[in-house]
Amino acid sequence: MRDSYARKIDYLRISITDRCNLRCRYCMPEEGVASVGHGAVLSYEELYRVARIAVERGVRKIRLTGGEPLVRKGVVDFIASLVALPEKPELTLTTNGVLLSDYAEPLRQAGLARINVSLDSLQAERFKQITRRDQLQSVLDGLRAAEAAGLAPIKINMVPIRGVNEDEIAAFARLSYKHNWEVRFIEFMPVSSGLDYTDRQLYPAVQIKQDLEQVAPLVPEQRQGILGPARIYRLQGAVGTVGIIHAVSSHFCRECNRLRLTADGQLRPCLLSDHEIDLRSVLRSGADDEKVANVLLRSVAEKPERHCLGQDYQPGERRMQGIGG
Ligand SMILES: Nc1nc2c(ncn2[C@@H]2O[C@H](COP(=O)(O)OP(=O)(O)OP(=O)(O)O)[C@@H](O)[C@H]2O)c(=O)[nH]1
Ligand SMILES: C[S@@+](CC[C@H](N)C(=O)[O-])C[C@H]1O[C@@H](n2cnc3c(N)ncnc32)[C@H](O)[C@@H]1O
Ligand code: SF4
Ligand code: SF4
Repeated sequence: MRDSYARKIDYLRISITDRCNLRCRYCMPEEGVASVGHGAVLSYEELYRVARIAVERGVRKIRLTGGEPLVRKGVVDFIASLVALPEKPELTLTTNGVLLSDYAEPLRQAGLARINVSLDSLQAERFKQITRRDQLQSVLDGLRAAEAAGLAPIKINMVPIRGVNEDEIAAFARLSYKHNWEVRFIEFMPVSSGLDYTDRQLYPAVQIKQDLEQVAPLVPEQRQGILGPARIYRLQGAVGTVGIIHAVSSHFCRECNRLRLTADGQLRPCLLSDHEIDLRSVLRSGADDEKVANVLLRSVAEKPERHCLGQDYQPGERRMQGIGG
């Protein structure tokens, strides 16, 4: 599938639930998050059908996300069903890691190859402050379990926020000396209303890079496969790598290769634009595969050239946990 700017779209991010067992302050408020009703969430049969049709039309990489994907019952069997698709898309998952010590081995058995784990502080008190839950140890146990299960590579997602946790960038980067992980730093996106942090707390990618250079010289790494948005480096002498995701500044929209499906069945051509296309009602109208594929193609055609953060963007209704990041 090609969009109007000749970009090849071969990466589908599926949010399988908007529910979450954490309440990260940069993602959602503690209270007042109306969860999508049960009937509005796409069933696994519906999600499988969309994935199958997308893969038949050229999607080569599928990521499950949320909310927290591991809180939805049946996720392991769903992954096994995607692994069995004849086209063998690359399959991966983004998780907060809280339930990973129980799930790492079953996920591996189901055929999941690799995993991304979000973690914003290595300090218990601070982790609790950011996520509003006292769960750092569960995440660390989950990471150990993921390593033991052979999920590889493990990628860590850390969002540095000014005045909150940016002083931990070096400590996170040093994890790459000990572990063969890709430790990525994501620019904070002030994208929805009601968050506890403001755009003044954005910690820009250039600053992140300078902090990393204080730890050791950065050697750029060649990237392979169907790319995510991270720029990858190796700290001299490290076994793992570090990455920077310029989510806001010097954006990577020119290389954008993705489409998103929200838990309630809306196709979202761009993370940072509130334009959505209702796939759920098409799926539930008895449409054949061709019609469903046409909706996918339409949302590819409607992808914007780039995001408009910093211009006329107004934080939208849908929060990150409803989109999946
Ligand atoms: N602005 C913007 N940010 C993105 C986009 N894709 C991912 N991000 C940000 O980068 C974070 C990390 O993405 P992940 O879910 O770990 O996946 P990934 O980096 O695409 O995938 P891999 O590197 O292949 O593992 C997301 O949660 C977002 O915050 C995008 O298309 N636009
Ligand atoms: C929405 S979460 C969903 C998956 C899972 N719950 C997790 O936290 O990994 C996906 C990613 O989005 C990132 N994210 C959420 N809100 C963000 C924001 N305002 N700016 C930058 N990244 C954000 C998180 O750090 C996480 O890595
Ligand atoms: S970032 Fe992930 S773990 Fe944190 S509240 Fe959002 S969905 Fe939940
Ligand atoms: S901001 Fe939108 S257009 Fe840019 S890379 Fe992300 S999803 Fe693609």
